[in-house]
Amino acid sequence: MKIKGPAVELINLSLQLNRVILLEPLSAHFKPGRMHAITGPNGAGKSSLIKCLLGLMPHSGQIRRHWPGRPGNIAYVPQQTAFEPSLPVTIEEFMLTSVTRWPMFFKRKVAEQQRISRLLQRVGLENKQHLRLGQLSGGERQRLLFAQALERDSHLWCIDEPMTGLDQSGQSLMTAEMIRLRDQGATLFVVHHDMDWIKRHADELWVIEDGLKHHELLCQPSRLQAVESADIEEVFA
Ligand SMILES: Nc1ncnc2c1ncn2[C@@H]1O[C@H](COP(=O)(O)OP(=O)(O)OP(=O)(O)O)[C@@H](O)[C@H]1O
Repeated sequence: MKIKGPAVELINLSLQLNRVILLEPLSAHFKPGRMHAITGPNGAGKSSLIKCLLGLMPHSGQIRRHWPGRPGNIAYVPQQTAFEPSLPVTIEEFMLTSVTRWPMFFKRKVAEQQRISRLLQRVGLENKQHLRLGQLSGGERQRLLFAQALERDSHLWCIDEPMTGLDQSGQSLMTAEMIRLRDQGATLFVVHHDMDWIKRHADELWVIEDGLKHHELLCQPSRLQAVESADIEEVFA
């Protein structure tokens, strides 16, 4: 397997907003090409950690990303987002804003429409493209945000509670997509509360509670071997 995602290093990362401590200082080294599950109690700072990794929150300490070559794209699937219900934008138009830089009222190219259809198919929204954003259910919103993130061929993924509101088929689809991304060499951070899911699918478990409390290697020996034998030295070149 060729590793495409970065290793991520945290050095005394901490976060304080309005005198509230959101993250106690933590240091960690996240290996590349793995699915890192982040768990911990409500309010422990998991989403805040993800936002720091993305550069969306000011923090103390350092975050270093070691890419295997030129830095690639970064995908973010946020925790449940509500769309303004009166917004006159359909799923297809929303996706169009990702696949083209042209204004929405320009004529769509067939290739763009096909690309959008393929992405929506991957998350099971192929028959919903004419629905307005405000008409979507919670699970459909979650699927749409994932489809939008898939568009950029990213190799670093930050996914915050991806299963919220998803039915069984949605959960299977998302799980398959995350495993596919990991197997193609991406580095994934997945905030999740479901320990059964984490033990079945994640490679490493990180528990956050008053700082980094616990770390455990989970991946199966065969997979671990595949990851270890990959060209990791390239990552730090
Ligand atoms: N802008 C802010 N100002 C002050 N406190 C904040 C701010 N944003 C978040 N917090 C607080 O920081 C703490 C960590 O929030 P965060 O959303 O990172 O937790 P979490 O571990 O993701 O929780 P959950 O499992 O409930 O999603 C919470 O107590 C929250 O209330």
